[in-house]
Amino acid sequence: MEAIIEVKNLKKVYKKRKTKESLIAVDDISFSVNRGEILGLLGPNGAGKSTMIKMICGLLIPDDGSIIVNGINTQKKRLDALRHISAVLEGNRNLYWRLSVKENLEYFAGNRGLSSKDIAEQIEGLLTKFNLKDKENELVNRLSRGMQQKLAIAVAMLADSEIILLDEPTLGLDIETSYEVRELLKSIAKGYNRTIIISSHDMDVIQAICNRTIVINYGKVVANDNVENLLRLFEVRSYKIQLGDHLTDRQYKMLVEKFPGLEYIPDSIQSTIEVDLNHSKEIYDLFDVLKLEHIPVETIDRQTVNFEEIFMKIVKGEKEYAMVYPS
Ligand SMILES: Nc1ncnc2c1ncn2[C@@H]1O[C@H](COP(=O)(O)OP(=O)(O)OP(=O)(O)O)[C@@H](O)[C@H]1O
Repeated sequence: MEAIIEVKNLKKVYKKRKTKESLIAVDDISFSVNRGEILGLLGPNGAGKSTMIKMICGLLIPDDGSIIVNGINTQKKRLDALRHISAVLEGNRNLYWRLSVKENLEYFAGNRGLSSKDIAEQIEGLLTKFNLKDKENELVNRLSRGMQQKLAIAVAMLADSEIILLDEPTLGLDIETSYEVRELLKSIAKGYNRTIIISSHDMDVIQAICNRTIVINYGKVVANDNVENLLRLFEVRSYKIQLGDHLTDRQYKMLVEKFPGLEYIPDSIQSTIEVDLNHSKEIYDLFDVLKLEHIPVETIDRQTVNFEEIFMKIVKGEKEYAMVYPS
């Protein structure tokens, strides 16, 4: 598949003005994005997602590395490269706050030199799709955050660029609006054939929309794979085993030594072991140990691990993760 964005060995260091301390926000990150792909940048607060997005859309200059957009190096031919990108950043800086919803859409559509009939049609389509028709004459600064966010995305759609960057598109939205924005993004992703990069720390958003996810922590890529693979990788190997007896201290220590990360939850009626195993065959090794120690096993559940738990495990470095995509 053809890469539309290639990020190579990207680095950004912030220097604190007062203390002159340096902070490496993006630390030697490389990845590529294929045409038509919806890529999620997932990471906890401060991981470096916004910095990454701002460098791709030309708002920040990298300290090292390169970004190639459609074959054009953004550092060498900035404007040529940026023509292919629309970005919706935090604070919706792509909107005019003293213009109405419709005026914003008209202004940005007007920039593209379309006929007025085409512009009117496109704007009507977007107002309906984004459920903003009854607010078309409202000034942007009077809209709710959710409506501003929807308008900001609609404006990005109007620009007709092949690449759309969205920084935390559902941040601070109530559950209902967040769901609406998520569904909108899903339909845009399917129906408009754009390449989209979404930064978020909302696992639901990433899981619902993205083909592939790059997990960033402390400025470094810690996983790069599709959501299904990440889920599968963990799903088959997480077990919850109910025991018909309690473990002695010796047995507990021995099990933890053999199966690092094993958790023992003693209870007055039934005790439970929870364990993530690196190879599915290890479950038989565990059964052998329990049998030798005469610890009865009552039930075994293969756990369904949700994406949030996986994310936390990756970020905490509990799971080594082999990168599937070469950087
Ligand atoms: N202008 C700046 N000056 C100094 N440090 C900064 C600046 N912008 C970001 N940082 C720091 O760089 C690191 C990465 O920040 P960034 O905003 O890229 O992370 P993020 O993953 O987008 O997190 P969040 O979801 O909280 O926005 C953080 O430690 C942040 O405090």
